[in-house]
Amino acid sequence: MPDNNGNPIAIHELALAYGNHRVLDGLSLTVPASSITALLGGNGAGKSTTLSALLGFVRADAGQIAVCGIDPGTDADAARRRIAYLPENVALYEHLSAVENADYLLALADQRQDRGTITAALAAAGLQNRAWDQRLGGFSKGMRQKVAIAVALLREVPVLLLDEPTSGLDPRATADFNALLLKVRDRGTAVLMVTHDLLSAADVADRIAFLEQGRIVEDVTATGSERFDIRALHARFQVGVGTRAA
Ligand SMILES: Nc1ncnc2c1ncn2[C@@H]1O[C@H](COP(=O)(O)OP(=O)(O)OP(=O)(O)O)[C@@H](O)[C@H]1O
Repeated sequence: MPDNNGNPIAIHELALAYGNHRVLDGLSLTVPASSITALLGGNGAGKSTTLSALLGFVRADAGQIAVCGIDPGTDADAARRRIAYLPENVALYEHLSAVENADYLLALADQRQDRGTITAALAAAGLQNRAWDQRLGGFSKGMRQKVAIAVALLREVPVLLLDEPTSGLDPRATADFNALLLKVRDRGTAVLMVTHDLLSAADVADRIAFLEQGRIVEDVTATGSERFDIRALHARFQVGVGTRAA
């Protein structure tokens, strides 16, 4: 079993290639419980691939990767049971209502809850009562994110993976989403968020890691009440984007 030092997400010297294209090359990253790490990097830097490796969709060529001590490369099902994953375009069922979506997705995860618990989670996620029994067909992206995060809340898993969660959300919906994310973190969840949204990352993350040429090249932590220096981060991010290999 990989050594994770108690960290729900532990990646050490990971290498991964698609054919001859080396995407991850010595990637090391840990995400402790009750914390949010934002993973930034240029297009093609390997951010989504990192999430795919944690979910066991792709296997590493070298290095170690662990979700709550489980190697997703050898036991993807066990790793996935500990993960809630929000892809960039949340896959929900258009013809089902918000409550029905939650009910169905929880049943698939073998974690059924009663209606009262589901509606309480939808309310906690900020979805208005009148939307609970409406079909998703007419929902905005922000409303869909709320349904998805409610399901993540209900699953009570130790790890939450997010791929570009705020892309396409307006500032108000982004602020709501970030507030919700802090609630999830404060319940003890380890959150890894892939994003291009530096402002949102700086608002919500405890740590911002920059991925470049397949490895973390810089890792900035917010200390105490000190938040991040957006200008410095922005300058750093521009340099990273300008020098990427992919
Ligand atoms: N299934 C695959 N087969 C082959 N190459 C792939 C596959 N998935 C991703 N890649 C390539 O691996 C590299 C990293 O892709 P990845 O999606 O992880 O980057 P990313 O950092 O998430 O980028 P973006 O910010 O554009 O979403 C890219 O060059 C991409 O084309």
